[in-house]
Amino acid sequence: GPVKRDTEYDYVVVGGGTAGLAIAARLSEDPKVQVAVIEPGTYYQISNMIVGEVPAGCSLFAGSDPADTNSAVDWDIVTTPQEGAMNRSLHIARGKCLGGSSARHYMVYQRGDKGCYQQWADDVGDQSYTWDNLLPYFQKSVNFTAPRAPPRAANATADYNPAAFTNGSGPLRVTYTNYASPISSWVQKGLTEIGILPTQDFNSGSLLGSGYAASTIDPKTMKRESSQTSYYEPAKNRLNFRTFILSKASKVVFDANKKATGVQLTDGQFIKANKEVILSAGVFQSPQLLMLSGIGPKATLDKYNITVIADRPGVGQNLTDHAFFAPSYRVKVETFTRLASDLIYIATQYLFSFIGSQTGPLTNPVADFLAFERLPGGLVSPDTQKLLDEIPTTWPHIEYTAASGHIGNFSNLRKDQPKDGYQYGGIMVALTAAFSRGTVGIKSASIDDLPVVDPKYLTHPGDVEVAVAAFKRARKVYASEAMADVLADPNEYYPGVGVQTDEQITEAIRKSIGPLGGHGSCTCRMGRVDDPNAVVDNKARVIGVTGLRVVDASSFAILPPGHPQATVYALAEKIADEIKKGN
Ligand SMILES: Cc1cc2nc3c(=O)[nH]c(=O)nc-3n(C[C@H](O)[C@H](O)[C@H](O)COP(=O)(O)OP(=O)(O)OC[C@H]3O[C@@H](n4cnc5c(N)ncnc54)[C@H](O)[C@@H]3O)c2cc1C
Repeated sequence: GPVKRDTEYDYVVVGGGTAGLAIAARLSEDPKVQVAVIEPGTYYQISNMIVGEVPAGCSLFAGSDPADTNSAVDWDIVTTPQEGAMNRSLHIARGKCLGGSSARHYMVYQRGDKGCYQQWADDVGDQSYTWDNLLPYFQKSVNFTAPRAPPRAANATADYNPAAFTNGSGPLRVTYTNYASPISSWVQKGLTEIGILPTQDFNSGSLLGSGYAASTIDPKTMKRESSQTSYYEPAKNRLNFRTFILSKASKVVFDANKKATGVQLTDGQFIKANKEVILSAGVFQSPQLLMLSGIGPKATLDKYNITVIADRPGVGQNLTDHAFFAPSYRVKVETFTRLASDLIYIATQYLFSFIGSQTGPLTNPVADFLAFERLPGGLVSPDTQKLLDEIPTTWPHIEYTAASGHIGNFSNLRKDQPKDGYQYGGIMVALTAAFSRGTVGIKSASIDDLPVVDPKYLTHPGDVEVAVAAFKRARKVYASEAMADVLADPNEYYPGVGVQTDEQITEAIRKSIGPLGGHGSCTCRMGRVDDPNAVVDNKARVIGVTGLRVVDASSFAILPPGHPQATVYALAEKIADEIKKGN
C-alpha cells in the first residue's frame, strides 16, 4: 500500500510545475507554515535523463505528432481534430515531473510588453498588474548573468539591459547560451531589410524589434534551469515543506460552507489543507480539476453527474495560445539538422564541448533569436485591420523566431530533418495577438481520463488573414539580399516555391500550423468578481468558493505576447506575497 504520510498542512499545492514549486517555495519561507506539494511525476533528471537537462534536448519529444512523446515525463495530451488545421489532432507537450513544463520548454526568458499588462490590470480592475507594478516580481524571481563573449562568437553579441534585472538575486538563473546559432545573425540582417530593426532586449517592457533571447540556463553548467532546480532545490529540505511525488490529485473537497478543506488523491488518501488549496496543475488540468470538483459550467457538470459547488461558465473557456508555422530553406551554415542526424557528432559534442567546456551547439535551446512586430498597414482587410489596431500599441501582432533547422509541420523535429546532406534553416512565425479562442472540457468525472483540449487554431477569419500576411513577410526575410550569401539553394524548401496564391498559402499554413510549445493560458481566467465568465479574482481566488486559488498559466487574464514563463513566475511571486500579507 501507499506510504503513510502526514496528512495535514496549511497550504496544499496541486502540481509541482512552474508556478506550483515557485509559490510553494515562497510560502514555506515562513517556518511556521506547513506546505505540501502534490506532483504525479518525478525528477526529470531521471525520467528524461540527459535530454531534460541539455538545452538542445528541448527539441525532442515535443512535436505535434502524438508519437513524438516521452510518456515518462509528458502528459501525452492530444487535441481534438483541428478544423483550422486540416483536421489534424496535435500533440501538445506538457511536463509531468517536478518542474512541470519548465522542465520541457525551450528556455526563452522574456517578459511581455507594457500594453499587455495594462490590459490585464484594466480587465481585472486592479492596477497592481501594470508593468511598473509587476516589475519587482519579475526581478525578484531571477538571478541574471550577463552573456559571455567568448565563448559566444564575436558576431553574435547579445545586447541586454542590466537594469531589467536590478535586485536580481532571485532563485531562477537567467543568462544567454554560450553558443549562438550561426543562422541567427543572418536572419537578423534579413529582418533589418524588411524593416524590423535590432532592439536592446525583451525584458524591459518593449518588444518591437529583433535580438537574442535570454534563457533559463545555469551559467556555470549550461544546463536547463527549471522551477525544480531554482525554487525547489534550496527549499526542499525545510522541515515545513513536503513534496509527494508520483501522487495525483483527483479532486478538491469542500465543506458545507463551500470552503476547500483539502485534496483527494487517486491512491485514496486525503490531504487536509487547514488554510488553502492552491491549484497549479497548468492550463489543461487546473480547469479539469475545478470541473471534477464541482466548479464549472453547470451543463457540463450535470452531464457527468458532478455535484455543482459553483456554476462558473468560464472554467475551461477562453483558451488562448500562440499557433505557429515556419517556412524553411537550405543554408550554408551548420544548424540543428546536423545534430539531429549525426549520432557520433552528438556524442563528441556532449562529452568534449558540453560537459568538457560548456560550449557548442548542445548548449543552445534551438531557437535563440526573436523578433516582434506590429503587422504593417494595408496587408489585411479593413475589418481585420480594425481589430489589430484595437490591440494596445506596444503589443506585437507577430513573433518571428530564427529556426536552426527544418520545422516542417512540427510533427517531429528530429525525424523530420531532411537527410540529404544539406543544412536547413527557417523562420518561425507565431500569432502573438491571435483572436481564436479554444476550450478545455472533460470526458468523464474521473481524473484518469485526460481533459478534452480544443485550441481552435485559425478558426477566427482575422487570424487567417494575419497568418497569410506574416507568412509573406517571413519569406521576404530569407529572400533578402542580406541572406543571399547564406542560402545553399535560392528556392524555398518548405512549403516550396509552388505555394504562391493566398489560397495556396492558407492551405500550406493549415497543413503545418501547430502549438508554439504550448503557450496555452487563460482557461481559469482572472477577472472582476462581477464578471460571470471570470474564474478567479485579482488575488487568484476562485470566485464562488473560499480557501481555493488557481495560480499558473490558466489564471492569466490575458496571454502576453511571446513566451509566458517569466509571467508565470511573476504571478506566483505576486500571489505568494498576497497570501503572506493575509490577502
Ligand atoms: C515544449 C514547450 C516549449 C515551451 N517553450 C517556452 C519557452 O521557451 N519560454 C517560455 O517562457 N515558455 C515556454 N513554454 C510555455 C511554458 O513552459 C508554460 O507556459 C509554463 O511552464 C506553464 O507553467 P504552469 O505552472 O502553468 O504549468 P506546468 O509547469 O505545466 O505545471 C503543471 C504541473 O501540474 C501537474 N499536474 C497535472 N495534473 C495534476 C494532478 N491531477 N494532480 C497533481 N498535479 C498535477 C503537472 O505534472 C505539472 O507538474 C513552452 C511549453 C512547452 C510545453
